[in-house]
Amino acid sequence: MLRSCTAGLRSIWALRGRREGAPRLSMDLQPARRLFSTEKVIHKDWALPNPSWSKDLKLLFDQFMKKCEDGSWERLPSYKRRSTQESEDFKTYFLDPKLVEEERLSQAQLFTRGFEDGLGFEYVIFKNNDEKRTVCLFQGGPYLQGVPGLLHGGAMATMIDIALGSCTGGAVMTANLNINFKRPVPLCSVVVINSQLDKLEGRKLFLSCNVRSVDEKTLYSEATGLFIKLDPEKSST
Ligand SMILES: CCCCCCCCCCCCCCCC(=O)SCCNC(=O)CCNC(=O)[C@H](O)C(C)(C)COP(=O)(O)OP(=O)(O)OC[C@H]1O[C@@H](n2cnc3c(N)ncnc32)[C@H](O)[C@@H]1OP(=O)(O)O
Repeated sequence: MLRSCTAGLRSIWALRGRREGAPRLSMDLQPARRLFSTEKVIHKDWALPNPSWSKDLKLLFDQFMKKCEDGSWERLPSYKRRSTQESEDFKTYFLDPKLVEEERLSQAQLFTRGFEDGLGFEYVIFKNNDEKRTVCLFQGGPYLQGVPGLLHGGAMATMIDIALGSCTGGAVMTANLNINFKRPVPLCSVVVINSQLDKLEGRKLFLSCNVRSVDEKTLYSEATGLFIKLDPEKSST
């Protein structure tokens, strides 16, 4: 397993620079102002295939894109940064202006999208609005290792949180997340996270998901989550 992952890592590094428009690591370390002037980086949709995607991931992606054709499913785009307006709206809920350095905040980005292609979180989420469920296709790269050769449980928890959150829509926060890790996930493998909204009670959204192998034979994890719709009248800080 380790050998195949090392090979994967080598090929990922070999692919660096070959992908048109792929941001270089050094670019991510540039001052925020320069990043924000780089339109391509802000508006780039990361939930699309890149050369690091395995055959399994590409195959599943194509299958779900087909399901999108009749409008029953949609692919959710994914950006590193929220729009200025969204960030401003969200700040009003949480951020005490005295505690925030604007310069720092302008560098903020979704941490799952902060890795170079293939090294961290490669994922795409498809949503079925009528059925109130999502399917997240996730390939965890070599920088997400926990126990040697295996995906870190925290990385899995992150993806579960995002997958469950994608079933909610709107401004919500995770209040509770319960995960049963049943089998370890091999690093660099692809898993499928099926999430659904089970119950809506006032501002409380109860969700659940399972994480399975591509062939559906292995159940890696099961989880439930409670998300709370934010109340604009309340500040959480
Ligand atoms: C507009 C812009 C949009 C932008 C859109 C961006 C989206 C970008 C997506 C990226 C995807 C990243 C996804 C990352 C998701 C996180 O990582 S979130 C970060 C981790 N979570 C947190 O830090 C949350 C910290 N907790 C809190 O801030 C507050 O507790 C909450 C969750 C906002 C709730 O506070 P509140 O609004 O004051 O609600 P509160 O009155 O306490 O509770 C409401 C109800 O929920 C119940 N409840 C609350 N907590 C719990 C709990 N833990 N267990 C059981 N019941 C609970 C209460 O008992 C109450 O029940 P009822 O009495 O109504 O029956």
